[in-house]
Amino acid sequence: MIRLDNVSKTYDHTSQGLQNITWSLDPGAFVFVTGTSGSGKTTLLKLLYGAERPTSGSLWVNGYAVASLRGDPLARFRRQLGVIFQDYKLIPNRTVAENVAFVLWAQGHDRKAVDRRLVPTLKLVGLQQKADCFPDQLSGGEQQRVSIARAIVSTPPLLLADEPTGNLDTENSLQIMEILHKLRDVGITIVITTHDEQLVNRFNHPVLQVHQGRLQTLRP
Ligand SMILES: Nc1ncnc2c1ncn2[C@@H]1O[C@H](COP(=O)(O)OP(=O)(O)OP(=O)(O)O)[C@@H](O)[C@H]1O
Repeated sequence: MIRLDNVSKTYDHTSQGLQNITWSLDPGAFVFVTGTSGSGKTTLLKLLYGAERPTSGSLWVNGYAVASLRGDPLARFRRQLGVIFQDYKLIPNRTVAENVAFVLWAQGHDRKAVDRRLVPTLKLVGLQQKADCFPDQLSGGEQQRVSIARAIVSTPPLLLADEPTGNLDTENSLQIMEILHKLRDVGITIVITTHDEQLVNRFNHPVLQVHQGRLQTLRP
């Protein structure tokens, strides 16, 4: 699902960035990526979904040589991935249902096809009762669940989640983890960045750590 060959990324000569990362991840895996603030976790995810290009090295995601994609092919590649952002990035003046359905409309699905996917997705994240609410009428945990629904409504093979529990209390974090496990159970490959040690220790998933520009295995 993911392969990095000697990938480095530096933004400028003052920051350390990522250095010579070689890594591969099989389909169906569920991994945590940890590291202190500023270590490069978000940068790693950005490289994976093509929002940043490596300074050197090559990477493939779901069979695509991501670094060489531009324009329409890059947009098509991104539509095949699920990405959960740290700050949710919901559209404020659209309802929950519209925020989630937006992806499907953009892909050209008709109303029937949208409804067929939307309803079970909202159910999966426990938001069927909140479909007509606006983001500012929701709690933080609910907003994060909308962002998960949006990321998975088109059943991507790979889900990249940047600190998906970062702003949530323990109960909400565990709810999010439960949803992510359900997605893993239907075969979606999942990469989660987090600096929440308690969360990492609660589950027995492989753990990678970004440290001094390198990617190390903390738990295989
Ligand atoms: N667009 C950018 N331009 C210049 N430097 C950047 C840019 N984005 C990130 N950096 C720098 O790259 C380093 C890694 O940042 P990154 O956001 O990947 O860290 P992180 O591990 O995700 O941190 P956090 O846990 O705080 O979100 C930091 O030193 C940051 O200042």
